[in-house]
Amino acid sequence: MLIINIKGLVGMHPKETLVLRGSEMANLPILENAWLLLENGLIKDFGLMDNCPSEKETLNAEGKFVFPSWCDSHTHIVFAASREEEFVMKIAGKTYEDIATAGGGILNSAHKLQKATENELFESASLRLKDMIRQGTGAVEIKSGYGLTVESELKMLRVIQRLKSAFPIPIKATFLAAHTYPAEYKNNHHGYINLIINEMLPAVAEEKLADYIDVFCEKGFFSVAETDEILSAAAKYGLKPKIHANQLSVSGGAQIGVKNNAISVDHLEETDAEVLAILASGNTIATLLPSCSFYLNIPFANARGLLNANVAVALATDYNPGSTPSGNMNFVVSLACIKLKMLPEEAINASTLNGAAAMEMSHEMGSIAIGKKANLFMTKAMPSLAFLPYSFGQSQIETIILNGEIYNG
Ligand SMILES: N=CN[C@@H](CCC(=O)O)C(=O)O
Ligand SMILES: [Zn+2]
Repeated sequence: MLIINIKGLVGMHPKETLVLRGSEMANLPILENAWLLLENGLIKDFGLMDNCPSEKETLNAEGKFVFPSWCDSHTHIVFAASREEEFVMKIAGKTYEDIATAGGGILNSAHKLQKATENELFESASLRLKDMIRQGTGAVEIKSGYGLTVESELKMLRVIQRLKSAFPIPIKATFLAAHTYPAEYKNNHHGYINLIINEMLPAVAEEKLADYIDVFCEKGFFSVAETDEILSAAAKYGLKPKIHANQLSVSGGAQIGVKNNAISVDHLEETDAEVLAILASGNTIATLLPSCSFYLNIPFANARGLLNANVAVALATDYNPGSTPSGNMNFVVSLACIKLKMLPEEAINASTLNGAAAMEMSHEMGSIAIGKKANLFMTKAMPSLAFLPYSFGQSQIETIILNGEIYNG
């Protein structure tokens, strides 16, 4: 496929650029009045319209922009039921912690998921994933964590494996049994940690069901020491951490993530100078989830502080039934600009190349470079790049291209 007359070809970073840190994130290379050639599912070449090859089936992008697909590196899209009853409780004044303490929250989702079949979970997650793809997402990470028993955690991870085979986008699976303590282990944390370490992890590794390990390191959930113990055990199976850290408090999660060479520490709504410094000192990516802050009415992450400290920042949706019932990366990009004060260029880099890096996929996804996977979207006609985040809540996406072909799913 040849795409011609592209108003702006967005994100042509050199192929060897695999992640962007701090001030580098404001640099988003754009080629104006360009063509793009796709072959065998990959980006074959691109250039200025002055020397456009005249071949192949052609798509005219006059007035339109072509972006690399969004890379959504943090989701929980395998779940059995929505939780709008909690949404109403929140409107009436209950907090996320109040609801969790009353047996709602993650435990509510776990009870429902334990009763659902693998097929039911696959079907409902497929619908969510199709919606996300239509909204421009071309690579995704999906977590377990609503199973909380050996059987149900494996069931969730097997659903993610089925999604990997059924969908034309790269998917990474993360094992998150340490999402909360099941009620029967409320006063026996070590009993549950032993179950994770001695029964779940070996089974997950045996069936090769996960790419990463995750722990919700937070007051009232998993302590720093408990997180460390689980991450160390998972390392023996080659599972690298991508953890939930500092969502509700300065939990020590960022530090324990960096200590365990986490690919990313995610959330970071609560940070202090020490957190910024520790993230600046290593290669762990700070993944921010502004639609979670928006939905829960909790603070927005200090993106400017992280960028000023030269940290690599990624953006993701956190799509889940409790804290972010939305998988729309376009809204995340708008929120990042409006609430995190990120420039459109920074927010787009954070949602493409750095999102890919937060899934260790940036050698094949996240920018326009020869040889990368041709997962892209073409916008409607837009006056400028900034129009995309500016026109929040409205889709500017016209055509989805996956593996070099128009996606109509
Ligand atoms: N914080 C932990 N996990 C999810 C929410 C899970 C839920 O409420 O179901 C999150 O990332 O926000
Ligand atoms: Zn999450």
